[in-house]
Amino acid sequence: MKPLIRTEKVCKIYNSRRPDEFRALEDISLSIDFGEVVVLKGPSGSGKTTLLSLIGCMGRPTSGRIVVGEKDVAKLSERFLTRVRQQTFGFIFQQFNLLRDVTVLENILLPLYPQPTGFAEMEERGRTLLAMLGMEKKEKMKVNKLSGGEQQRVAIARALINDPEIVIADEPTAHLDSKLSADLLAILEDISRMGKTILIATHDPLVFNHPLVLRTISMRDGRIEGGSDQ
Ligand SMILES: Nc1ncnc2c1ncn2[C@@H]1O[C@H](COP(=O)(O)OP(=O)(O)OP(=O)(O)O)[C@@H](O)[C@H]1O
Repeated sequence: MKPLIRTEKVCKIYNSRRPDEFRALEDISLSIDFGEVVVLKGPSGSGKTTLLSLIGCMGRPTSGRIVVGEKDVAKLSERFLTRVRQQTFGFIFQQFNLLRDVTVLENILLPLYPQPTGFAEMEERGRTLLAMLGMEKKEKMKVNKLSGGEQQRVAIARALINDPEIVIADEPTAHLDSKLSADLLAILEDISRMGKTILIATHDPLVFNHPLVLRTISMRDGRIEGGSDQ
């Protein structure tokens, strides 16, 4: 079976041909299969977020190929890149990136706009996810009234609302104590059981030593340690 994600000799240069030019990724070649849970680890600045953002169609490589499913996403127009991002990926960020003055349910539905799906159906999907995360009683609360752990669950529900094939979590435990980190890992296990492919960037041993994680890729100075990871 073909891998779900393939990168071939991906390079990313920020501020190309300027005095502050910076080579953030060099020759990254890796492949990730359907349903894998993969951790990218490495020191701060090693390129983990940059690589996740390119795979997640939030930017384009300077050179190299990134294939997601059958699509060479580095070649897509901006419009199609956005569409692939919205349809294929769910993102969990370390800062939850929630809108604090709107309700839990409204936050969760945001990635669905603008889409032709009916509003009632969208709400139903949101409520199902909230129930899965034990948050069904909080749907009408404003996010700024929630605890950190509850906000995290809202962020996770938002990441899953479009039923993405791939979930990307960038330093998901960075601002959490060990109890909330363990809760997050239990939720990631559930997400993995749902058949999703999960990519996590982290420095946190709690994450990369967790039994859920069967594969760790180490990065340093924009490269995969030990060369490509094919
Ligand atoms: N938009 C940008 N312009 C210029 N340089 C950037 C930009 N984004 C990232 N960089 C640089 O690229 C390098 C890799 O950054 P990246 O965020 O990918 O690392 P990271 O491994 O995720 O780090 P951390 O663990 O601290 O989040 C860093 O040196 C960073 O300063």
